[in-house]
Order: sequence, then C-alpha cells, then structure tokens
Amino acid sequence: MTTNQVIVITGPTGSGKTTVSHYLKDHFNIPQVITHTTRAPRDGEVDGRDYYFETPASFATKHYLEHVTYSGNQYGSSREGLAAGWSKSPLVSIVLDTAGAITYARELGRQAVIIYLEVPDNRALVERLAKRGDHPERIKKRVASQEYQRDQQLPAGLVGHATALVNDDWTQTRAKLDALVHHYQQVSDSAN
Ligand SMILES: Nc1ncnc2c1ncn2[C@@H]1O[C@H](COP(=O)(O)OP(=O)(O)OP(=O)(O)O)[C@@H](O)[C@H]1O
Ligand SMILES: Nc1nc2c(ncn2[C@@H]2O[C@H](COP(=O)(O)O)[C@@H](O)[C@H]2O)c(=O)[nH]1
Repeated sequence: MTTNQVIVITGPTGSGKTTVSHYLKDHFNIPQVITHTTRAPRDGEVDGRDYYFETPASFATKHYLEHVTYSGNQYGSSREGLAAGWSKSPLVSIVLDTAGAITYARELGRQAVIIYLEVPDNRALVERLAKRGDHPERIKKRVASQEYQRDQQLPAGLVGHATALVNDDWTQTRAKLDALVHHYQQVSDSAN
C-alpha cells in the first residue's frame, strides 16, 4: 500500500517557504496543496494556483483541517485539498504558518514531514519582503504582528518533529532539500 505523505514547509514570513515549494514542484514533480486566504493577491499571484482567494463570506463556507488568522487575514487548508493532492502523487507539499504545522503534526503524525526554514539575520528577512515587492505598509503591519514574532523560533510543539533548515544560501538549501526528498521518496517506495 502507498504511504501518502505531505511535506509541510513552515517558518517565518520571508524565510523562503513558497520558493522551496516551487522548487519541489519544478525539480521533483511534488504538487503543492493550494490553501485558501482572505488576503488580497500580490502582483503576479493567480487564483487557484497560488491560493484560492476568498471573501470573508466565501472563506466561511469551506471545510478546514485547520485555519488561522495571520497578520489580520484568514488562511485555511482543507482535507479535500490534501486528498486532491494525494490523488496526483503520494508525496505533496503545503506551506503553512507554525500553528498550522503543529496541527498537521498532531492530526497526521508521521504522514506529515515538517521542514522549518530559518534565516538567522532578521534584517535579511525584511529586505527579502521589500525585494519581493510587498508594500512597505504591509511589511510594517506584518513585522508588528504577534504571528511574525512567534514564527521566528521553532515552536515547542514541533521540536522532535521538524527538520530545521537554514535558508540563507540557496545553493546549500537546494542540496539539503535534494537529500531530504531522496530520503522520503525511498521511505515511500519501501512501503509499497
Ligand atoms: N536563500 C535565499 N536567498 C535570498 N533570497 C531568497 C532565498 N530564498 C528565498 N528568497 C527570496 O525571498 C523572498 C521571500 O521568499 P518566499 O516568498 O518564498 O517566502 P515565504 O516564506 O513564502 O514568505 P511568506 O510567508 O511571507 O509568504 C522571495 O523574493 C524569494 O525569492
Ligand atoms: N495555518 C495556515 N497557514 C497558512 C495557510 N496558507 C498560508 N499560510 C501561511 O500564512 C502566512 C502568510 O502567508 P502569505 O502568503 O500572506 O505571506 C505564511 O506563514 C503562510 O505559510 C493555511 O492554509 N494554513
């Protein structure tokens, strides 16, 4: 029997979660589970590809495995989204804040492979957001949020469950990701 697994990519804002998720899709064909949010799309973001962009009313109609408020906006991931991902591949990825990652660890146990990304230089994180094109007011609000501060450290609920990975040098990050994916693909194969 195939063991379905989900690579949960978590960490502070700007740490590179989305970049890692795109890398896993482009280089290993690992589909990303698309989540729902009430925040407005950033330049270049597409509904159904980057997020399902919702109004507060449409957000409330979905069935979530978990949902959170992050810097004033709502985000949620559904069991249906996970099942749709697993119908394409036994190994999928999802990008979540640390509260969501803790829920996945609790609900899915060993099926959730958690990667916590960190960037030791806090200023570098904020510079990345500006470079990404985030509006200065939005960066200010996000950096002031309780969720931003919380996600700067690996939470106690993920200790022993998450692999921490420093993402300050993309070449090194890629090498570490390649090793991790090969490991989990072998685990998945040996279960078949
Ligand atoms: N190793 C790296 N070195 C320099 N820049 C990077 C690195 N990894 C990612 N970036 C850049 O940092 C910016 C933020 O990355 P990304 O959007 O993937 O972060 P995120 O963790 O998904 O952020 P958020 O939680 O705010 O959505 C992007 O412009 C990305 O290209
Ligand atoms: N717990 C959840 N966190 C989610 C979900 N979708 C995204 N996120 C996280 O929210 C913040 C902000 O995202 P952004 O795209 O506005 O920068 C970030 O940490 C994402 O990882 C979700 O469904 N559940």
